[in-house]
Amino acid sequence: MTSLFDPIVIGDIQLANRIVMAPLTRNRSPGAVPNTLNAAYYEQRASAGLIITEGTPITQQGQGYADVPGLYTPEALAGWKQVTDAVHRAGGKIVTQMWHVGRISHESLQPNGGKPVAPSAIRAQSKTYLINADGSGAFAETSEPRALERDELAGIVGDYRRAARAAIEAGFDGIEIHAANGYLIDQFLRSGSNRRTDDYGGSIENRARFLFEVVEAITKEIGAGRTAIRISPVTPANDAFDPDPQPLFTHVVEGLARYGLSYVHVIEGATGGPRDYQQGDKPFDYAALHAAYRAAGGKAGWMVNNGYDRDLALDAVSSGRADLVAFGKLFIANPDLVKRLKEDLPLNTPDKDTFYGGGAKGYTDYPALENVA
Ligand SMILES: C=C(C(=O)O)c1ccccc1
Repeated sequence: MTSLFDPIVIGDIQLANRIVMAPLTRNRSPGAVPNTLNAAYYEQRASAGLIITEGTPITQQGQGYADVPGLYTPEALAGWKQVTDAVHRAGGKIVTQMWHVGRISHESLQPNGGKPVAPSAIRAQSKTYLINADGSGAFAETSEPRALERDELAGIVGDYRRAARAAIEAGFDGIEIHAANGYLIDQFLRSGSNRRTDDYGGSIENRARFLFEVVEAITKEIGAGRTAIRISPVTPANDAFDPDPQPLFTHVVEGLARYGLSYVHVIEGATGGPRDYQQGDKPFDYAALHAAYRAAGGKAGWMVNNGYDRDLALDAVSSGRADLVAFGKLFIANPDLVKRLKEDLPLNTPDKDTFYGGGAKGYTDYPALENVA
């Protein structure tokens, strides 16, 4: 029987185990440049089968939060090389989560102080994170977006392609397309944020068009075996909403099955919230989604996330419901989470007050067991 601790090959990437560090925004990269503290943080967690970095904007237009690292300047790419070298020296594997926030941004972060972009000019009831003049961080209301012109979309697809190539050149083992949590690609998918009347809006096929253009461009650029994607069928994060997610995301995974992707990453329930959260009039059927992907010929690793503990994770893999399990908060507080799960040892408790912004406190100072007297 397959175990959470068994090795696995996902596309072109070989992993020592099936325990994944989920993407975690930490707002500790001033100037959008990864630094030595970031390298130490990821190196500490290199025993994960796979590290997925925090969301990493593909351009300044795709940046929605202060002090998150980018993938679009030479300085940032040099900073990421420090990180990937450190993780590889420690024997780990690491992919970067490629992010365009769409409307979940603030004019002060946008090129020339312009409006954030979105499928439609519908403001999200959500917040983003800014750094004040005195250096303190605070969440602020997102700005009113403008609707993207149809002829702008090819340019953004090109931004994803270029960023994917840059990520591989910076030493990443692959990339994860951020198509979840109410950001740009998810804004196109969900009818609550996509009221377009052109061929990128209306039907499920039209609303998924942008997602598949991004997948097509990236897989052609770096290969499908190094390409992955994250989706969140029912999350309300960032004001995401669709009244009928099952057919929408069945269409998405059946389309993804055409590509030999590395993995498909599914957030079950509300991101960071209840696993049984639902949108629409019936509970979402994650087993049916997985089955639809396999029935369509999909062979990628099936990664699940949100609120998993040791027992739930062991069962998910041993039952075949999932191939990999991604842990977020537990990896924040336990750099040696793999050892602790394997030996069923006590876990450090995450400190919510230091999740976002700041320095080493609550970031690189959580003790690993061998460091505990
Ligand atoms: C990248 C994020 C996501 O995917 O929700 C994020 C951003 C800000 C705070 C928490 C999470």
